[in-house]
Amino acid sequence: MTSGRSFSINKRPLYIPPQNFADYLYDHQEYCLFLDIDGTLAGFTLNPKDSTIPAPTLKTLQKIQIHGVKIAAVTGRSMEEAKQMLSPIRLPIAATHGLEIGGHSDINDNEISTASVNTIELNSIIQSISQSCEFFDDFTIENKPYSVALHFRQNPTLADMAHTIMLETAKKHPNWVLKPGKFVWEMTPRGVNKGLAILTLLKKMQIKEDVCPIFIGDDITDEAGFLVLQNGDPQPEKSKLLETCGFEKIKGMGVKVGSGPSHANYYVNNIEEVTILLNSFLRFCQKNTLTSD
Ligand SMILES: O=P(O)(O)OC[C@H]1O[C@H](O[C@H]2O[C@H](CO)[C@@H](O)[C@H](O)[C@H]2O)[C@H](O)[C@@H](O)[C@@H]1O
Repeated sequence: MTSGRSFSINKRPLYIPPQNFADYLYDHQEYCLFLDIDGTLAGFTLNPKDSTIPAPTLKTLQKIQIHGVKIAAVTGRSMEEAKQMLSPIRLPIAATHGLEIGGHSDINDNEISTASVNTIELNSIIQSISQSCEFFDDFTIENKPYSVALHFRQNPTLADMAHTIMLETAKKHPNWVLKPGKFVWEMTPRGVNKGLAILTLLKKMQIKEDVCPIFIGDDITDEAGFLVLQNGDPQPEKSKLLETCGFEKIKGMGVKVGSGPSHANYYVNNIEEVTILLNSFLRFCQKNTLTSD
């Protein structure tokens, strides 16, 4: 069985025992959290519409927020779906891999910014993919306002077919790129990634440079986020990105969900361990602030 993705990262992160996460943090350091949704906060389902974030996880995030820690979601989901999944918490969100930035709280709710997307071209891409999938019952096409995803989780043997369909479509649209994911291929306009999305959020949320951002994510698209936040990872475009967003340097921490190769410095095994890690982080916040929950 294959998820249809190739992976060429050689680095292996270090396992971080989630119940001891607080031991890896410094008492006098301020932190903020950037969280991926699917595969990190929400478990996988066959149909993307069935995914939810467990209520206890949302409660933990709410408690962390009460301690003054800034939290944002960085996701491939559309803004509308991300908001629904996170409800009742109100968070700044970088949705559709950063194409939509907004959400709640530190960012004005009416101020959702979207990159300029050629929706006529998007419709023609959707049409072409739909036609190619006509004779396959097991594909799920997810139409988002600014991108389109072809899911094959229902039938993983369709991995190569999904790739071929998306590749053929992408060839006709040079301003669009293919993003691999878990049992999914997605087409987005060129130039969006979670690294840039996180930097944009850091700026919009007015997070100071001495705050340490922690990013937790599970998928290939999250690698751009790890690269941007961590110290010492060579990335040709990184300094340009930092400059564009007005940052000199960032010293963050990347935590990958899953034990595979990753640019993240640390990993935990699964979503359950993310919950344990978040609770350890909450205890750290409780110890280091006077606010009780
Ligand atoms: O950046 P994320 O928050 O991790 O979002 C990435 C994609 O997640 C969703 O797809 C994934 O979850 C589905 C529901 O469990 C699953 O069926 C699919 O196989 C996964 O790839 C979402 O549907 C996509 O739009 C996101 O881009």
